[in-house]
Amino acid sequence: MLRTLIRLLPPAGARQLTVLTAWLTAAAVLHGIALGLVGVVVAAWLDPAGDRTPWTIALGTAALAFVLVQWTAQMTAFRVGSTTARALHLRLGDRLAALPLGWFTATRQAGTIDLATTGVPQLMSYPALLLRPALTALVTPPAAALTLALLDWRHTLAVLAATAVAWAATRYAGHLARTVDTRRHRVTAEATDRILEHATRQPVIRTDQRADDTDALDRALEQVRAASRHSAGAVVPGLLLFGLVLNALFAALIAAGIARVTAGALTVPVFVGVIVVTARLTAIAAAGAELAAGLRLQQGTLGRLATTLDTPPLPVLHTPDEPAPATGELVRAERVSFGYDHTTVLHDVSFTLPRRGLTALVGPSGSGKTTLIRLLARFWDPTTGRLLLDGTDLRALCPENLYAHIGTVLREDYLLDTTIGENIRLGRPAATDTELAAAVRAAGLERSVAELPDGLDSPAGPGGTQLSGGQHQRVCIARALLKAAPLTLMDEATSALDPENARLATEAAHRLAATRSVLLIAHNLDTVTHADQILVLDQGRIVQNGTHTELTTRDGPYQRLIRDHTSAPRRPG
Ligand SMILES: Nc1ncnc2c1ncn2[C@@H]1O[C@H](COP(=O)(O)OP(=O)(O)OP(=O)(O)O)[C@@H](O)[C@H]1O
Repeated sequence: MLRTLIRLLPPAGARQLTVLTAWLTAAAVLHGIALGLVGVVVAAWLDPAGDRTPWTIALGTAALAFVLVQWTAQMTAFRVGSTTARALHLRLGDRLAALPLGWFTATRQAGTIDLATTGVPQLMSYPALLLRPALTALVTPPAAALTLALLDWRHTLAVLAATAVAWAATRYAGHLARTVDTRRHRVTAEATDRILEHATRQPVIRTDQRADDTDALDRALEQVRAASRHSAGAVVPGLLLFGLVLNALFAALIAAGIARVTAGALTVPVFVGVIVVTARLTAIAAAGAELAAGLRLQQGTLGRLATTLDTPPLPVLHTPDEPAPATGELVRAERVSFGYDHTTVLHDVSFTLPRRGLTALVGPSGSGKTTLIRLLARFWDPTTGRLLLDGTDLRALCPENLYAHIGTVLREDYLLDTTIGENIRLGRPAATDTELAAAVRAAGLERSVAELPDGLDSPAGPGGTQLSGGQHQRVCIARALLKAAPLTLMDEATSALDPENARLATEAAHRLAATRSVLLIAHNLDTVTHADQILVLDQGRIVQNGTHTELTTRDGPYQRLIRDHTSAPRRPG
């Protein structure tokens, strides 16, 4: 665990933790020496011919050194505990910022929240509180046993052998508990999926009266309860086994000592001295075993943290200089293919987007429109082919540079738990109040904002939960309008709320397209008639490309889409 933690920390943090480990190890060694000397001193005082003074002075010196080193180590430990948690939080934050957007599934988001809010703060206690007793349990017994060689080397060998057996018993108990723990984490993760699914699909479950979903959730929760019971139970045999082994070893050491005293091979003072120390070592080892449960929990947390921190970020490529793109061309897709798992959903997709103008992406459901737009926002990278922005491969742009060039109004757009105004300002933090007001007006948000008691200073709530669906979308549109990025990606599905919002989304897209490039997923084909370019996607391939007038005069998929669209029943409104 210590090795993993040192590996995950930045160099300065790793150095601090290594220094702390050295201090704590030194304290544990001094603890062992002082304990061993207690035995020597006891024997010296019981033996009328014993060398009392020098051993007592040696014990006093070792005890004083132990107290000083332990004090320094513990003070360092508290400091390292808090800097470790802070360093891990920062590393987690950095890695989250670099991970592919496609990594953030609902389950991973829940796991990450748990790690950031509970897991990492708990890890603080590892260097601050747990490392000291763990090292004491590991290092103090052999150090004490070696010091006891001053009295009797045979007993030293016996205590060392006993320590090795006790250590093996702890490892075995830990292995038993870890196996059960792994299963508990797996079923907990599965249950989290069910809970999230159950919570997000409540409207469907209630209206369709889907008893299956509730049953699946109940089953998952029951599995978690069973696994937790099993996990708690799994600690017990380990502890019992360890206690048994420890007491048996202690009894064996006493028996061997008595036998040797009876045989005249050991004096009574030495016997008392070594047994006093051995009894104390047994208590230290028992405390170490109790600690193992706490360490196990932290090991699980650290494992999950390591998995996240070891997830490779989207690579930033170093590409040779490319010839400047054709004037007027902002985006070029070159034979892009992409698949989720092993199913290819985009095949050899090629197109260009102008620097200025509205491009509509249309096609049947499941044809790959959202996937294509997500590739442009670099949720993932294409499996083959490439996407160029202003002549540069997206993979060669660092995330800050990429997202400075891209604005979005997508399904996954999130509003922060701050004011409406601040959420819009995220589009361009340096925008003036006049520019902000213009974006609010253009997004059709003016009236809604005026009706709120605090206007733009009204809270949006976590994820925008204090806003209606329409208001949420208008805030996202205002944010994109204010950002006015060279490329704006819009999913009209966000406006499938009511005709008024659909109209607003289209108007906003057209307004931006007057000076910038906009790629709009259009579900309502009425909105694409004035697009500068229409890309028709079918089963992951661009099958047609042109303006509405050009495409309606050709027999083909677009005509069929228009036919299906006009014959479909309209939503009221
Ligand atoms: N995260 C994902 N994991 C696995 N498969 C996915 C994922 N997202 C989409 N797909 C699959 O990829 C294909 C294309 O989906 P996509 O959402 O890109 O289509 P779309 O044209 O946007 O559909 P719609 O118009 O219904 O939103 C579909 O077969 C879909 O099931």
